[in-house]
Amino acid sequence: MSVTVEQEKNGIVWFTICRPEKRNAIHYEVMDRLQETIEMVEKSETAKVLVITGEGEEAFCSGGDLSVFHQLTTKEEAYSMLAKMGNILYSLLTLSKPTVALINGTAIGGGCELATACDFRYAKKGVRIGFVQANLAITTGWGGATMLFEKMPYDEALHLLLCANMICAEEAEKRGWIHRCLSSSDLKEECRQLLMPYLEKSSSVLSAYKQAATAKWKTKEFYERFFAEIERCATLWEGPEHEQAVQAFLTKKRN
Ligand SMILES: CC[C@H](C(=O)O)C(=O)SCCNC(=O)CCNC(=O)[C@H](O)C(C)(C)COP(=O)(O)OP(=O)(O)OC[C@H]1O[C@@H](n2cnc3c(N)ncnc32)[C@H](O)[C@@H]1OP(=O)(O)O
Repeated sequence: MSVTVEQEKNGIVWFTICRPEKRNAIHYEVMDRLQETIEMVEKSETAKVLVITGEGEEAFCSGGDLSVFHQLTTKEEAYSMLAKMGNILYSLLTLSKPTVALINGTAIGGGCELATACDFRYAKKGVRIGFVQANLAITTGWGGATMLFEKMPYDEALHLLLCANMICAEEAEKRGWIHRCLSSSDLKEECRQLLMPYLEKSSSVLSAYKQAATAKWKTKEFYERFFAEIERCATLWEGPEHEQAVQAFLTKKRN
């Protein structure tokens, strides 16, 4: 089982990626379950807030599953996968219920894009995050850059993408990507307490405010910008530098 989905009576839906042996990397099954969960939360009258997290203490999410996606070699093959997850993150971005990324461990690559699609990012103190795609000779490929430029100051967003380095949660908080650094040993409970003021409100009010917040992203212009990023990533994907970078990662793990 690669994910668990649990709804509490208080209205929180917990979506947990359960692939700790792969640092919670995302493959097609995780994508499909995430899409199903987003659709369920959207339609539900009892679901109030969607929280996405990872199993274990090592990683929130390590992005795309390189052991699977390295087999995609042409621009067309890459675009098909990137656009599939891009559509899922677009639906997460525009979901009419509040969303939270509970960053329980390392968030890297597409894992940072997944978290960026959420309204709020709460991170365990000391965890490391990195939009490392440039080190793989690609850009973000799931809409992450387009969303980052919407949610952070221009210069801070560009800095994170161009540096492509790993930073700690506290620095990410200073830069405005992380909203709260959590210190409790029980992250879920600390997250639950932070959400209480939202959970006390009716679903219809939560939905009405999220519709106001996301209206600017439900435009043809934004959607085209979002997928132009994905197209650019797919073009870079088939370049030799990307193939070499992925092989280096996979080979390193075998040695
Ligand atoms: C698809 C495009 C998408 C996008 O940007 O749009 C992307 O996300 S591209 C992928 C970007 N992600 C990465 O480059 C992360 C690669 N992983 C790492 O840098 C490290 O594994 C890290 C920092 C997440 C954790 O390091 P740590 O030392 O704690 O663990 P290991 O490296 O030993 O890894 C343990 C185990 O997990 C496997 N693993 C980790 N990440 C991935 C991944 N993204 N895809 C597939 N497998 C992954 C790693 O191979 C090890 O497996 P093992 O069988 O034990 O060798």
